[in-house]
Amino acid sequence: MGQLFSSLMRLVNSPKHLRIVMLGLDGAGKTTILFRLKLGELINTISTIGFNVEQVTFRNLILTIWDIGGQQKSRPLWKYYFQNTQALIYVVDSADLHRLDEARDELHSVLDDPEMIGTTVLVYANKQDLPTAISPDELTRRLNLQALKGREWYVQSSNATTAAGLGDGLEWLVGQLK
Ligand SMILES: Nc1nc2c(ncn2[C@@H]2O[C@H](COP(=O)(O)OP(=O)(O)OP(=O)(O)O)[C@@H](O)[C@H]2O)c(=O)[nH]1
Ligand SMILES: [Mg+2]
Repeated sequence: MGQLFSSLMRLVNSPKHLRIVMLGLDGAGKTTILFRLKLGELINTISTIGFNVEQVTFRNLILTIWDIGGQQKSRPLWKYYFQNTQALIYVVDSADLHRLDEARDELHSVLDDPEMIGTTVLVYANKQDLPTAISPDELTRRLNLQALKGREWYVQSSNATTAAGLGDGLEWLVGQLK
């Protein structure tokens, strides 16, 4: 009986697992964010060919975060990671003004995929430290997020090199998914 009770308690207390896919154009800062969250350190990155995957513990949840390479030639592969995804983290270089339309189009095409219906979306308006970076409000307009229906979304300003904003973004996300 005691053993059954302690097994049950272990089950009740065992952390919940969430599967999260992180996408965005090449150079947006995805891999920098992943390792900031995992290691708490700034790492030198090279553009990701394929993916990185790490488990990050946050607020008693285990987040399995898939960071998929964002180069144009990699984007047709994004859809193979969509199944059973509870949330999308979409990372944008807020200072790369010439590629905001491309970032918007790629985001909407991901969210149009049937596997992504209803998926919660956290957008990191990253690289806020750069002088030409646009604000989260401006990015909301440029990404046409108001057009999204039937899902929760939020734009969090961030600077992955210092980690500013990364925890706040995750806080919002897990608040939606708990
Ligand atoms: N100034 C600044 N640089 C950043 C920030 N976040 C990332 N970077 C830099 O941007 C460059 C690209 O970052 P990555 O994390 O490799 O970008 P990625 O999104 O993984 O790119 P792909 O793997 O090609 O899809 C690196 O030199 C990072 O150090 C930020 O918030 N501010
Ligand atoms: Mg990368």
